[in-house]
Amino acid sequence: MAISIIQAVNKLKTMKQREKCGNLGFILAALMFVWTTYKSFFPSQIRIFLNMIHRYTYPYVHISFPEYQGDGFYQYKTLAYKAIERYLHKKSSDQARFLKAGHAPDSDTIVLSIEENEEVSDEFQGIKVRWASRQLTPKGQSISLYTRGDEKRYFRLTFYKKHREFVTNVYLKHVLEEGKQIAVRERRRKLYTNRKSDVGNRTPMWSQVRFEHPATFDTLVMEPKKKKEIMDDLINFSKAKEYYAKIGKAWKRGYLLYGPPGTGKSTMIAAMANLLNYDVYDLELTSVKDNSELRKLLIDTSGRSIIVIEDIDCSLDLTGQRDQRNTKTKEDKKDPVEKIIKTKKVEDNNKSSSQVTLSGLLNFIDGLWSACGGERLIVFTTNYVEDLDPALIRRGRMDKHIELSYCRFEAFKDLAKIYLNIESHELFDKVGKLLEEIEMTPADVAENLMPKSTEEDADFCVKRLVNALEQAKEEARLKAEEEERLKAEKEEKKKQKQKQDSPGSEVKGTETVAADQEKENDDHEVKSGETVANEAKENTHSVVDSAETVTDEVKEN
Ligand SMILES: Nc1ncnc2c1ncn2[C@@H]1O[C@H](COP(=O)(O)OP(=O)(O)OP(=O)(O)O)[C@@H](O)[C@H]1O
Ligand SMILES: [Mg+2]
Repeated sequence: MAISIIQAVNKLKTMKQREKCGNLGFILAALMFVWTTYKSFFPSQIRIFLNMIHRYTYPYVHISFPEYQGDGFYQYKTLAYKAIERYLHKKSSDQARFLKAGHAPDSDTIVLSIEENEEVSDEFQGIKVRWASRQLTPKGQSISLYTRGDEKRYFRLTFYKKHREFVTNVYLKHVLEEGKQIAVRERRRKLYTNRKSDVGNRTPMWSQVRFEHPATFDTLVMEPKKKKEIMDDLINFSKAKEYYAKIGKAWKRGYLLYGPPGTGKSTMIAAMANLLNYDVYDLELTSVKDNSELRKLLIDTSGRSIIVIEDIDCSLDLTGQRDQRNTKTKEDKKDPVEKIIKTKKVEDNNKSSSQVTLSGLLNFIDGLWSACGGERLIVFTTNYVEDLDPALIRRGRMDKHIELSYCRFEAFKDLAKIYLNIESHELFDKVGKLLEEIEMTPADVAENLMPKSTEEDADFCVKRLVNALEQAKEEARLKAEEEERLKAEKEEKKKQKQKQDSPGSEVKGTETVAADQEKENDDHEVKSGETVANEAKENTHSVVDSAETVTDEVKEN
C-alpha cells in the first residue's frame, strides 16, 4: 500500500517536472520566434533607433578594468586591477559564493577574489555600486609571453548614471588608494644592500633579503618622553604627504642617531622600519664607486623606505673640511682603544676605491634627485658625532638629531621587564645606584639580564648584573688609580727633564746676580768705596761658589 502511494507521488512529480520543462521549452520557443521576427521584419535603421532609445533610457554606467594591458606580445598586469582585487578582498569573502584564492606576490597573505560572473556590492558615502568579475575568451589566437593564454579577465563596475561624477572622481580614487594601502600593509618587507660596483653593470644595484628584524619601540628602551616624541615625529611624517607638498619640500626626513657602541642605534632603525612598515636600504658607502653611482642607487630605491648609512664617520673621509685643531683636541680626549679601532676602520675604508665625495653625499641627501620616490627617511648613525662635517648634519639635511646613551635606572627597569618579566626586585635599588656611578650600555645590561639556560631565573640574572656592575666599578677605580699614577710619573719626569735641560740658566743666573749686585753698588753711593768693594767681592765670591756647586751637580748628574 505504502509503496503504491510513493509510486503515485513520484509519478505526479515526474508529470509536474515534465510540465515545467514543457513550459520552459514553450517560453524559449516563443522568444526565438519574437527575435527572428524582430530581425526579419524590423529594418536595421529601426533596430538602431530602438537601441538608441534603450541606451538613452538605460540607467546604469559600466566601467571595465582589464587585468592585463599592453600590446599583443608584451602585456603587464595593471596596477588598477591589482588594487581593486585587494580592495574587494574583504567584500568578496563576505558576499560571494564562488571565490578564487591566490597568493599575492611579495606577501604572505592569501588573496580571495570573486570567481568569474560573481558579483559583490559596495557602498561608499551612501552611494551604492556593484562589482562583477568577468572573463572574455578572444576569438583569434593571441601569443604573449606574459599573459595566461586566452583568458582576459576584467572587473566591471556598475553604478547609476546620476553618480557618474562622484564615482569617477571620488569613489575610484578611494578604491585605488585603499587597495594600494592594503597591499603595502600586507607586503613582505625587504632589506636591501648595495652590491660592489665591479660585479657587472647588468645586475641590479641592490640585492635584497626579507626584512625580519623583530625590534619595535616597545622593546627599545629609552627615556619614555623622548621615545614618544620620536614615534610621533615618525608617524606625523608618514601622514604628511599633503603638508610637504604644500610647503614645497620633498617628502623625506633625515635622522642622525649618535651615541656610544651598543646603545641601540641599529635597533632603533629596525624599530622605525617596523613602526612605519618601510623597507630598509642599507647603503655601504665604501662600495660605491663615485657620486654618479650614488645617484643611480638613490634612483633605484622605492618610496616608503629608510636609507641607512651606518657609522658615517668611518664610511668616508668626510672630516677633511673640519678645523684640524678642533678635531685634534677632541681626538685626544678619546679612549685610546676606541682611537685604535677608529683609525683601523678609517684605514680599511681608505683602502677601498670609493671616490664619493662629501658634496656627492650632500647631493644624495637633498639634491634634486633626492625628491624622486618620496616618503623616505635617511638615517645616519655614528659613534663620534663631533667628527662629522657640520654641513652634513645641519638641520634640513639631518632634521632630527637623536642621542642614544648609556643605560640608566629607568631604562634598566624596562629591560628587566622585557627580558625577565619582573617589575621589582630587592636588588633594584642597588642596580640603580651602580648605574649612576658606572656607564654601562643597554647592550651590556641586556646581555647580563638575558637567561642563558633554563636554570638561570630572574634572581640569578639580576645578581649577575650587579656583579658585572661591581666589577666594572672596580675596574674603573683601578684604571683611575693607574691613570693617576701614570700622570704623576709623567709630571715627575717632566720636572727632572726641565732640571736637566737648564744647567746653563743657573750659571747665567750667576752673571745676572753679579750684574745686579753692581747695579746695587752704584745705587749706594753713600757707602764708602772700601766697604762697597769688600761687600761686592764677598758677594761675587759667594755667587761664584754657588755657580761652581751647580756646575758640579750637573756634571755629577
Ligand atoms: N636602547 C636599547 N634598548 C633595547 N635593547 C638595546 C638598546 N641598545 C642596545 N640594545 C641591545 O643591544 C644590542 C646591540 O645594540 P645595537 O646594535 O642597536 O647598538 P648600536 O648602537 O647600533 O651599536 P654600534 O654603534 O656598535 O653599531 C641589540 O641587539 C639590542 O638587543
Ligand atoms: Mg649599529
